[in-house]
Amino acid sequence: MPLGPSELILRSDQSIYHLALHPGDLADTVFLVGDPARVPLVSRHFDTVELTKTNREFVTHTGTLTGKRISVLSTGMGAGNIDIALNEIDALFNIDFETREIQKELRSIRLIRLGTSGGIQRDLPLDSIVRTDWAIGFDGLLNFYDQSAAARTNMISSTSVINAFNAHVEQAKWMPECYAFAGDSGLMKQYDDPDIASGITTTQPGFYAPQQRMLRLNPRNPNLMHALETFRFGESQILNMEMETACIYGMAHLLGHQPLSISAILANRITGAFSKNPEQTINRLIETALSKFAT
Ligand SMILES: O=P(O)(O)O[C@H]1O[C@H](CO)[C@@H](O)[C@H]1O
Ligand SMILES: O=c1cc[nH]c(=O)[nH]1
Repeated sequence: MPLGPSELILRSDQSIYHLALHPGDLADTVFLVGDPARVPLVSRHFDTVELTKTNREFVTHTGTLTGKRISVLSTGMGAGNIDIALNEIDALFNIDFETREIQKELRSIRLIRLGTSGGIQRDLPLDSIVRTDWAIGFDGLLNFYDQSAAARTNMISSTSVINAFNAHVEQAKWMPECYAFAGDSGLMKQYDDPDIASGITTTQPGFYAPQQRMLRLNPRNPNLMHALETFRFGESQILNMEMETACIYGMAHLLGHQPLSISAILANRITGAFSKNPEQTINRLIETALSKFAT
């Protein structure tokens, strides 16, 4: 059945509603960044740039690096933007915009987030780089999706992570139910590096109370950070918190894509310190990630 005009929304030039892109505009490796201003910081390393597009917070550059086609796209901040970005990126590959039908042969692409985050382990140095092996979502986005089709991916181990997590962190009834997804195993192997720490990342539905920050308002659960800091799953611990990774992992798995998230640690939420040179750290994150793509 063709998708109706208010499900698959196309603009007058037949590009997709929010990203303003056409099928074919994205490479099958897309680096995802939160900040639109980070897009040119990534694409300045490309050998060629064939496409630049901006709509709202969604900025896209596509080109080549060492002969391989590559895209970088900004998602903006938070779960709501990831819902839009991931559904629309998938549509560009897996929906026929003319017939409005889902393609018979589905494509699976690589989605690699390059983000910033706050460390939640005292001994995790500022300006370090973290690979997310497991992401735990506090944002609730994935709870709106039917996850029965994801049983083939990693739901069994997701269940054991989330059971262990729920046993450790008391889930107040006003909080959305937490969920967990792993990074893609092939990409995790590719990004194995002694200079990249690896562990669990939590994705929060905001920057202030959801990350236990206080300006004029107090968080409702003052013990959350300590509970997260002390959680262990086998050898793994929660290293950092930010606002998109679990949504990207969850949506990518449900849609059959391959996700990975790598973050720069700009804040240490236990010591209260903040990076003295965030720009330099973000550039190092970008260069590290692109060098792994290029080889
Ligand atoms: O630097 P980006 O990729 O935006 O990521 C982090 O920074 C933003 C908050 O400052 C949130 O989006 C958070 O996830
Ligand atoms: O502490 C931080 C730093 C960057 N991004 C976040 O979401 N939290």
